[in-house]
Amino acid sequence: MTTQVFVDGAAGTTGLEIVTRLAAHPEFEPLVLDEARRKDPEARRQALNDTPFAVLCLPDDAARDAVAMVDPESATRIVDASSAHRVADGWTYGFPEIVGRDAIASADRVSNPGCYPTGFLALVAPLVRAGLLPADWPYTVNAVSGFSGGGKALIERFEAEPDIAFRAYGLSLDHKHLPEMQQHAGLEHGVLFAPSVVPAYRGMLVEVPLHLGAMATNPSADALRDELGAFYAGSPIIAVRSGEPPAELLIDRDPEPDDGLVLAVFGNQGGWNARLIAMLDNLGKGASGAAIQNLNLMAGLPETTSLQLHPSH
Ligand SMILES: NC(=O)C1=CN([C@@H]2O[C@H](COP(=O)(O)OP(=O)(O)OC[C@H]3O[C@@H](n4cnc5c(N)ncnc54)[C@H](OP(=O)(O)O)[C@@H]3O)[C@@H](O)[C@H]2O)C=CC1
Ligand SMILES: CC(=O)N[C@@H](CCC(=O)OP(=O)(O)O)C(=O)O
Repeated sequence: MTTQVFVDGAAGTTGLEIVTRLAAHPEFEPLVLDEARRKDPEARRQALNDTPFAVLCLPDDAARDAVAMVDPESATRIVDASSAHRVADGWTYGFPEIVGRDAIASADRVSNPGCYPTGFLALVAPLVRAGLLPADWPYTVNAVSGFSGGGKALIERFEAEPDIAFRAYGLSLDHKHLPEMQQHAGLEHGVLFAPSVVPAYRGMLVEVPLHLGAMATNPSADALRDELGAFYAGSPIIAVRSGEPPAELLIDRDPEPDDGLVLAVFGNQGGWNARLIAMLDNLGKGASGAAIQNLNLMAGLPETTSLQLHPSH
């Protein structure tokens, strides 16, 4: 007997990838409304209340509306892929490696992290928690994403405007990811976030450049890497890179889906500077893979079931 998971927003970029993973899942079965009913409030209300699990792959307002449609006595457990509930009371932040797998397993309302915050928090949260990086530091995040990170609208735009080679945005410095980065890393100040998009379908590099020598904690790059390695030891999903730095890090134009996350710490010889870099698929650990990981934990299953993990992880 398989367990049904209602995918609300299944025709969208994240929704489609979740349906693919659920269709290959031995324990879950995706429930999808047909084209005529996928935005019909009554059809959605019924599916949201009568299905053991629901994943919301919707814009923020539609996700809030969906949650409001769930009767208080309904047993439906929700994973929300939107940014509507990432710092909201009553919701568990769906980053198992950081909040703890037990917290996800017992939660009824789980909010998936944003794709950029997944990279940032994977790098910074364990190091702040360990006291190696200061909580009161003014952190900067430079990030590059594939265009599927902006959903159907940005995919259509990049397909219609092939001349765009690079797009910097977030220039009003009020990106919706700022609150979750600050709160879940335990920081005193908001981060300075500089996101951008390149003409690749998926994939992202999220970088935190650090002036280690100016910090009171004055950690070495090796100490940061060792701490991350210990923190994620045994994770089948998150890997910490070791060895000599490569000459370059590349984002392919159209890579395979990948639910893993690779972290790297590069430091200079004098020990003053470091570059912390996370590499992930915005639609994998950045969205759909994280949703499946959370569903697995909520259902008491191995967290990697039906994840699309490549040999390097
Ligand atoms: N893309 C990514 O890399 C990531 C996305 N997310 C988040 O996941 C959510 C979905 O994003 P994404 O898949 O990229 O976006 P898309 O725009 O690709 O998909 C959203 C889907 O929701 C549908 N929809 C909108 N309003 C309603 C409604 N009222 N009822 C039912 N369906 C509705 C849309 O319909 P229609 O097809 O008609 O437009 C569309 O199919 C967003 O909150 C996004 O921020 C999170 C992490 C990463
Ligand atoms: C390239 C691009 O546009 N990316 C999206 C973030 C994608 C993501 O993390 O999803 P959430 O919006 O649910 O947080 C943005 O910057 O708004």
